[in-house]
Amino acid sequence: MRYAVLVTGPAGAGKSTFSSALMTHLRTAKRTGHLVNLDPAANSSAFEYEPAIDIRDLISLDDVMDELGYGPNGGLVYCFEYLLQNMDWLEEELGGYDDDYLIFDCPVRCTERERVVSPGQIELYTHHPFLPTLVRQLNRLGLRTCGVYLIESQFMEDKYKFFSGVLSAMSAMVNLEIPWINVMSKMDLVTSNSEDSGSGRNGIRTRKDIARFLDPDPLLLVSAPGSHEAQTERNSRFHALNQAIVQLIEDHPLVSFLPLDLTNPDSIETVLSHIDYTMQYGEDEEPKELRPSISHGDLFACPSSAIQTTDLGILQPADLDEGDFADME
Ligand SMILES: Nc1nc2c(ncn2[C@@H]2O[C@H](COP(=O)(O)OP(=O)(O)OP(=O)(O)O)[C@@H](O)[C@H]2O)c(=O)[nH]1
Ligand SMILES: [Mg+2]
Repeated sequence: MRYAVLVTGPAGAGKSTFSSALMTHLRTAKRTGHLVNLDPAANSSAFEYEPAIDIRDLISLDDVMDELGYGPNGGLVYCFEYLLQNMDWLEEELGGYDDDYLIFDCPVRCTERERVVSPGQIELYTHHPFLPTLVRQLNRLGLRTCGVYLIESQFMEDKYKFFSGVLSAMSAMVNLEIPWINVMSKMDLVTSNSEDSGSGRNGIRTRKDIARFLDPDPLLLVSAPGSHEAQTERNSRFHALNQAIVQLIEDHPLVSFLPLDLTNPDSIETVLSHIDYTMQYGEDEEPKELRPSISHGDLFACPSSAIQTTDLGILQPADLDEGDFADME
């Protein structure tokens, strides 16, 4: 079984940094991971690990812009459509990897100029059929897929920006319909801020404040009654819009974030274990050797008929046959 982790999120959210950190972590844990670059305009120096599969070997954005006269946005869409028409290329590239994690670093924009002009073509995840089609193709090739959507902790500085991030995460989740994990990246910036001054830069002072963002509390959007913000006529429609968003998030609480602090190794481990769990990593593996004894945790996984008590009252596995586990499927 092969596993594909699609790393997505707005421009500059830390997707490439997270992908590299995940690669390092997998290697440290003696597991195999490979980087897949889906950015046809990527700068080679952007990668700490050489991509094992690279869309630039198939098509480059510069060539498309030069030869077909597209701008950066149209050119990026053209490159993706070209990839979808050439899935045999991807199939061949994927051929050599078994039991491995393939980490797809997905782009949102193409050039530095583009980054200045717009905060990122997040529509590629939320509206465009590119990623859903890619996911279907990966599934056809026998890969299990999981989406990881990053937004950066600086989004918490501005509640409106934050909720636009929540809505785009929600939209991408609904668009893709695959197991999904949302991550709040760059948490090292928040903790250092809140710890040294006692009143964080973002108005975030306590863990409880952070918790309201990690498990988004839509009431953060509601202005206090009587406040200047709530009173001005100009803002009344804005409030109505906010109320509608509050209602939407309350009715569909789909999004919550795992905090990611890359300065703490436990943090990436936690995110990886969520990814493993979401994709049921290793569930289909054949046991490599028989274990001499059964552990405490295994007792909970055994059907009760498989357990018997000794005279000393100690639980031991009974003689097991395959039928004992049939009802566990
Ligand atoms: N403090 C801090 N900075 C980070 C972290 N992750 C990424 N950055 C910085 O944020 C910037 C963007 O990181 P990238 O990993 O390139 O973000 P990206 O989402 O791949 O960006 P694009 O591919 O351009 O959309 C870089 O300057 C990183 O050094 C983090 O965990 N903590
Ligand atoms: Mg990147």
